[in-house]
Amino acid sequence: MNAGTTCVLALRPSLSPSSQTRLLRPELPRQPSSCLNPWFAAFASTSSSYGAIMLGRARDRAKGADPSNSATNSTVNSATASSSTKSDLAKHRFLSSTRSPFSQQPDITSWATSASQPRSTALSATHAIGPFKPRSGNPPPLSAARPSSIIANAAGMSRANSLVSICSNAGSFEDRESSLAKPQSHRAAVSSVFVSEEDFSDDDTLELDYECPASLPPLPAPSKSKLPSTAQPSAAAATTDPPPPTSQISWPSSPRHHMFPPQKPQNPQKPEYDPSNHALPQAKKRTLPKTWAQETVGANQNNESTSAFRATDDANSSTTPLPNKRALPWDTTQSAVKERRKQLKTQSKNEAQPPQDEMRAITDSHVTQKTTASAISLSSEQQRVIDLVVKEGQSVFFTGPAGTGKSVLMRAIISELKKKWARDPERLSVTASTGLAACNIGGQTLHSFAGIGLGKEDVPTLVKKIRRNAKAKNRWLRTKTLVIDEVSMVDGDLFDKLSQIAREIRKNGRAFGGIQLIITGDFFQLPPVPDAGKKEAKFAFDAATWNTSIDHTIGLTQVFRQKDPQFAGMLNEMRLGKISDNTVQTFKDLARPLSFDDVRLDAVAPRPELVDLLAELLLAHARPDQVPRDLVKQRQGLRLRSQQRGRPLLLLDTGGF
Ligand SMILES: Nc1ncnc2c1ncn2[C@@H]1O[C@H](COP(=O)(O)OP(=O)(O)OP(=O)(O)O)[C@@H](O)[C@H]1O
Repeated sequence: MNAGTTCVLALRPSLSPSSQTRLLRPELPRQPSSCLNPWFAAFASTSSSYGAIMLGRARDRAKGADPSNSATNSTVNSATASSSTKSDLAKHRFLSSTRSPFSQQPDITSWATSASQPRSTALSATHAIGPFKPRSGNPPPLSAARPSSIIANAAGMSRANSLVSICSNAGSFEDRESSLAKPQSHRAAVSSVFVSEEDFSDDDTLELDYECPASLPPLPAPSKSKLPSTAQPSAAAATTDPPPPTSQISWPSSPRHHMFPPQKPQNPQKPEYDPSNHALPQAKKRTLPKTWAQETVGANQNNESTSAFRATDDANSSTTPLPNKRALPWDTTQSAVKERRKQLKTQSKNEAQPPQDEMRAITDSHVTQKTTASAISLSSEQQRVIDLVVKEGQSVFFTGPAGTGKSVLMRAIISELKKKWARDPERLSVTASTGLAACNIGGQTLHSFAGIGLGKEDVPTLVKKIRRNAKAKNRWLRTKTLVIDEVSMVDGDLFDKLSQIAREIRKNGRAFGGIQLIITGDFFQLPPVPDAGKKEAKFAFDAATWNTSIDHTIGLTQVFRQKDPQFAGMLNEMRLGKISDNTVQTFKDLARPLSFDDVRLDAVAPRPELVDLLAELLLAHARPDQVPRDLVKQRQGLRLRSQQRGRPLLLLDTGGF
């Protein structure tokens, strides 16, 4: 941009942007000098030398304060200064390293004093606005600084004041030397920017001599990581000086904030949050297996969505691979034979072992049938036990003689507790000392529940063993109520171990780690099996933690199995080992002579081989007339095994007692 264009724009601050753009265009037609603003003409005719002087002042301000300003001011006050004085002044004005074009152009005075010439007037008018700007150091009085013609032109003052700030900009004259150093270029510049107000009367019919591009060139895609925040453009515009309004903007112009370099975030490690940069990744589309997709789509979706779904499915190709081709019967390759063997093995395994759920259902039905078939109404003492266990959550041990309904009561308790923990069945664990007793109530052995194997190790070892077993550990952690049936066969030491294990696994110092215990059994019945080398076993009630583990001990007294109370009493005395004389006499009165003709011997043995052994023994030691005829028949097919000889056999005389 040259100085001439700057001057023109400064004189017409109210021009529309389109007009300003046109002012910058050197090919615009120039108007006659008669159209010149009279304010310009009056000022130019009066102080033609002001242009050179104030141009130098403006440059001086751009270069910095100059002590020769005082001399300059004095020169300005003399509007009719001689040319020699102006030459000296010019020398003073451009003492800096930058050579003034006027110092090299002695005829600047004559050039400037041709005020009648419209071109120079325009330039002089531009320079003449310099005196209206008060100097920062020593503002001269307006009356002394201005020529009378300027003072008289009051209408132009306000306009000039607004222009001072623009012309006083140090950068406004930076390129003056390059443009004015050559007189020809200077004249061309002046002529190119000489316009009058009437130049813009035809703005509406103006035809621009450029062609609007069909499409804008694509803007460079801004890097996402360097995108400023939404508030940045405005902040940048407020803090950074925008380019001079008279700067020529290339077409097509970019947005304003594109003229500034992109501002980097404060902390490059933590860029400002931009939602556009943190958009969630597109969710991966889930697809069903092909067979599922076909069924689902065929049933529920229309044809259009079906094709789309299948297309997606095929594209993703995340289907399950098809099974291997089935081996044909005549395929005798090694792999085919191996495959057939595998299939047969799997088939036979499935047939031999019923599913776990099926087994559980059979057991449960067995237990339910036992409970419901008899249509038993619990006695008051039995109901009391149920209330303590189910409603109050107490740890209970209930016992009683044979036939008092311990097993019946236990099944009723389990049924109620299953209802209580219906939403979390793992809270209830049903166990028994033996497998047979456990099957009777639909549970598992106590050892199996605890995950301790035989449970012969010490407690720390058993705890480690349990912690390695996730299922066993989970059982200990999840169980809230533990049922133990047939407790008479539980070893006392084992009971203490279990209590300590529960405290450590559950990290609860209470007995059994706070687990509610429901224990039943009759200690007058089968005792625990003693360890090898020990003569006697330790009962559970002898355990150190027994009393602290049990809140209530209840003895059932009502016998339901025997209807004869005398016979029930006799059995109870035998249970306690304190048989009265009357009981002994009553048993003796039942004695009668036995007739072998009425005797039918049965062998109770777990294996048929033992029945054969029984028959062999009978044939060997019994009288021939006492040997059953059936055994004689069986003897012919006996295949006795030597290893089974001498084993104890139990002979029952079903015809007696
Ligand atoms: N409340 C009851 N009302 C009627 N009959 C009952 C009741 N409780 C138990 N019985 C019956 O008493 C019999 C014996 O019951 P159960 O087997 O439960 O006694 P038990 O104490 O477990 O005997 P054992 O100690 O010998 O195992 C069963 O035939 C059962 O039906």
